[in-house]
Amino acid sequence: MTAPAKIGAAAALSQLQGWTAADGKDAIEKTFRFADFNAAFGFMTRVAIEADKRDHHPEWFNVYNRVEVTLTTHDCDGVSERDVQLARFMDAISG
Ligand SMILES: C[C@H](O)[C@H](O)[C@H]1CNC2=NC(N)=NC(=O)C2=N1
Repeated sequence: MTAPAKIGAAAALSQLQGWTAADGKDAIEKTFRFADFNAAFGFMTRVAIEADKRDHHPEWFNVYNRVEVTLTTHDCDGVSERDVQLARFMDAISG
């Protein structure tokens, strides 16, 4: 598979809401909060299945009802449309 084009965090953020640029690397971040651990882990499970189908995986950190997500594309060493698409999926199922 060819490497995706790097668009950079700024271009990605202009298409998304609630996401911010990471410090020190070309990546986008968002913290999702849920009612409890069950809801947070349900979100992570749905994202994990979709991410594996897309072969595009998040970096994330979970404590109880909070999920901190970082998206970047290793294949182009920065943010690509793949990150925008996965961010959109997360936003769509997080509400
Ligand atoms: C070999 C495999 O297809 C690649 O390493 C995939 C896997 N998951 C990935 N996930 C992310 N976030 N970026 C990638 O470039 C990436 N590449």
